[in-house]
Amino acid sequence: MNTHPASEPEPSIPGIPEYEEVPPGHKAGFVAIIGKPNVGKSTLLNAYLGTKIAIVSPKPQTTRHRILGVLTRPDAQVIFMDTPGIHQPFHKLGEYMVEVARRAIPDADVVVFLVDASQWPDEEDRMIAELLKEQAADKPVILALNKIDLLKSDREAHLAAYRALAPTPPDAEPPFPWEEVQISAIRGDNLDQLLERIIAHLPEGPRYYDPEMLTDQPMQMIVAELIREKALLLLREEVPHGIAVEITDWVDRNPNLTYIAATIYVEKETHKPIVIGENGQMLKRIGAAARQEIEALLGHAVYLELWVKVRKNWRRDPEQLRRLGYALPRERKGRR
Ligand SMILES: Nc1nc2c(ncn2[C@@H]2O[C@H](COP(=O)(O)OP(=O)(O)OP(=O)(O)O)[C@@H](O)[C@H]2O)c(=O)[nH]1
Repeated sequence: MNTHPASEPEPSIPGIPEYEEVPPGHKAGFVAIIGKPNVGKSTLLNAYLGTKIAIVSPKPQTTRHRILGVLTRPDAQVIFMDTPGIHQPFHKLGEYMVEVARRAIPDADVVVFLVDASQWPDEEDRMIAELLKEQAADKPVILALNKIDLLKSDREAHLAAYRALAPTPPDAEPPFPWEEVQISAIRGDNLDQLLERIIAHLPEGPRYYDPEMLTDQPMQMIVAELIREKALLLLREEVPHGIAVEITDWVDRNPNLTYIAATIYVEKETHKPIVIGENGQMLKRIGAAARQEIEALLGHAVYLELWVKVRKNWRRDPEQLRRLGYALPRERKGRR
């Protein structure tokens, strides 16, 4: 910590970060946002950070990686871990996504179990509730009932159905049911209340990250995800989930213009003409929509070139998954 006047800087010790001074009682910690696909995890994260770092789409299983979003306030630093929706894995990519979410729980100080309260709880919600009862038994869990803007006459019945997923006293361990907050991530309802509840559970301590840092995602990853988001939004049927995007070239031509080339991979030959569209119209629409957001993100003009290639069944092939960045760091024990 540097408390000396600016003219006489204290020498820093190599390898030891210099923390900025934080007020007494400052809180800092990690929050896992856990929920099945499409409940609004990315929408919630983006709402808290005031910017778009996680892509959102009406199609389930949009988020594939774990994304850290850092919210810094004078009194607290909240590090959100947005995870891919937990679901029954149908293929290798699904297994990867479930594993990412499962690994987020031990790292968390607080778990937010996000549900779509406008729907009835289903098998996937029950599966997650069981996972939390087992793996988050020693942690505070907040049940965040999202999409309350869509709830109408049967509101109470819906909420009660989700409350029933929580461990209930007197047999439950720990002996308290989960806290609950009703929110609308899209409208912003009760998001302040949820945040205060989260912060109340965080341990006291200094910041983990520079206050300027918003996410651990490299810019190229965010850009690739934005392109994938536009493809998800514009394409139909079975094509979108078989899509991966790789940035193949990135050149800052001058301070006001960046050239970006990206390849959209599809799983089947027959999907390629669908992504390209008649006279290249679909690819143009994907490119135009993505470019607009990338320019807003980078704050200057972008020349975006998109290519489409086939990588047969890449979601089932561990080698292809690794090449496209969907690989977990190896766990220490077990196989070499
Ligand atoms: N009406 C309403 N829609 C919402 C709300 N929150 C999110 N949505 C919508 O729900 C859909 C899914 O949102 P996402 O944020 O992508 O959901 P996710 O849980 O991150 O999804 P995965 O990445 O598939 O795990 C999008 O169409 C959002 O606009 C809400 O509070 N109310």
